[in-house]
Amino acid sequence: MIAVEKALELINNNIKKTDVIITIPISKALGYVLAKDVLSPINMPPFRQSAMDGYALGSVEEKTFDLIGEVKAGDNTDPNLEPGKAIRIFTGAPVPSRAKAVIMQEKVEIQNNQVLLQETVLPNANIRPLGEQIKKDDIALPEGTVITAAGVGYLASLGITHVQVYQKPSIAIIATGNELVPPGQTLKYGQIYESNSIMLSTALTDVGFADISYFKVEDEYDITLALLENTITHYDAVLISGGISVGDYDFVGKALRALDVDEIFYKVKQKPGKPLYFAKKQGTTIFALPGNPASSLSCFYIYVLPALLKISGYKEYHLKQTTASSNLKYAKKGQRAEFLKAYAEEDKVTILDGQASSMLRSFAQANALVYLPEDVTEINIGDTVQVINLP
Ligand SMILES: Nc1nc2c(c(=O)[nH]1)N[C@H]1C(S)=C(S)[C@@H](COP(=O)(O)OP(=O)(O)OC[C@H]3O[C@@H](n4cnc5c(N)ncnc54)[C@H](O)[C@@H]3O)O[C@H]1N2
Ligand code: MOO
Repeated sequence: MIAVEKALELINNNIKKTDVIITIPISKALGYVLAKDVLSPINMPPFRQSAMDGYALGSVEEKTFDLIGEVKAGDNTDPNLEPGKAIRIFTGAPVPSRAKAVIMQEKVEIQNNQVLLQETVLPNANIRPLGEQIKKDDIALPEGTVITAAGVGYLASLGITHVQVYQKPSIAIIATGNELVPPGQTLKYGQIYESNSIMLSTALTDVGFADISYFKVEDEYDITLALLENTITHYDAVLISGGISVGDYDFVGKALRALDVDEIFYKVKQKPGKPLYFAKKQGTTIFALPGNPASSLSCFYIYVLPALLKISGYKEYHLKQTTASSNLKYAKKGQRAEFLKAYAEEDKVTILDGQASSMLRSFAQANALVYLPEDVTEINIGDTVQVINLP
């Protein structure tokens, strides 16, 4: 059994960014990481732009201007604006090349087709210069940028339709267990609803993984072996839930060993999630997560998600951590490090009731996990604890 820190280190050492680069439309790019610098194909703004509704002025020395015309957004004209002349202009319209400034309409009076200024105006006031935001051929976004909604909008504003990104892994989720039935059916004695696959896939889609396939397998060695062989061959990542402990019907470990995967670790000194298993086979990353639902999800957030984000090109792939002061006392029962479902508010954190690894009730109301390393045996009210924020 290895320590949490060692497990994290082994995953980090054995997971690298994909070298597969794909081109995708920006409408599908949310959550992907840019694999190349994106250069701006245009100056933005592409022309001198008015930042206000008002008047473009041919000079800034006078206070009275003859009004000689109008330019609105989208107009393709460049009126000759001499000193002492003004034109009506609107936000987003191209500013005549000879204009020295734009003044807001609230700051002028119009009398007899003349624009009368109440105050002087500074040169270039209210004019967005050509290329103010970005110049043509400059780096608009560097390699390694995670694409957000703002990023998609920014790329669209530069006229970019497609980007080169790191491919995200295709993921197989396998739920093991004879007792599992899909929600919606009536439970027979001994059965429970299968909740891990929808939970894990929801956590994956939440952060932009889309290529996810689901499999359900009974506790039988031969079919477990066949399904694992098939999924390890066809997917970049295989996440198995359950069947990884030591019971007579836990066949996942045995099947993985028979498939000659490269086992990197099995069992971490932590609660929940002790029987976590991590292996690789050729390019495929394999995690066997303990079947207990809270163990599965804890292991997912602490180990699996960072690994999948790293493969996808993320430079920061662990959940954000902070510290907070505990509102409650808590005493550990065993020696293992613990990840406790908790609710963090500002600089305080409350460890929730119901920490058993079979329970999701507290997890469903948690926004954080409190991490108690192996050497911490208890915490008292007011003690500073490590807090891992959940997405
Ligand atoms: N003799 C020992 N027994 C156990 C040990 C041990 O060290 N020695 N470890 C315990 C710990 S800790 C954990 S965690 C579990 C992990 O067991 P498995 O990964 O083999 O998981 P299963 O036995 O298949 O299931 C455990 C539990 O979770 C329920 N489950 C499983 N899959 C799902 C699913 N998809 N949706 C909802 N619930 C699921 C299953 O019904 C069981 O109740 O082993 C302990 N035992
Ligand atoms: O390792 Mo288990 O998740 O404690 O029940």
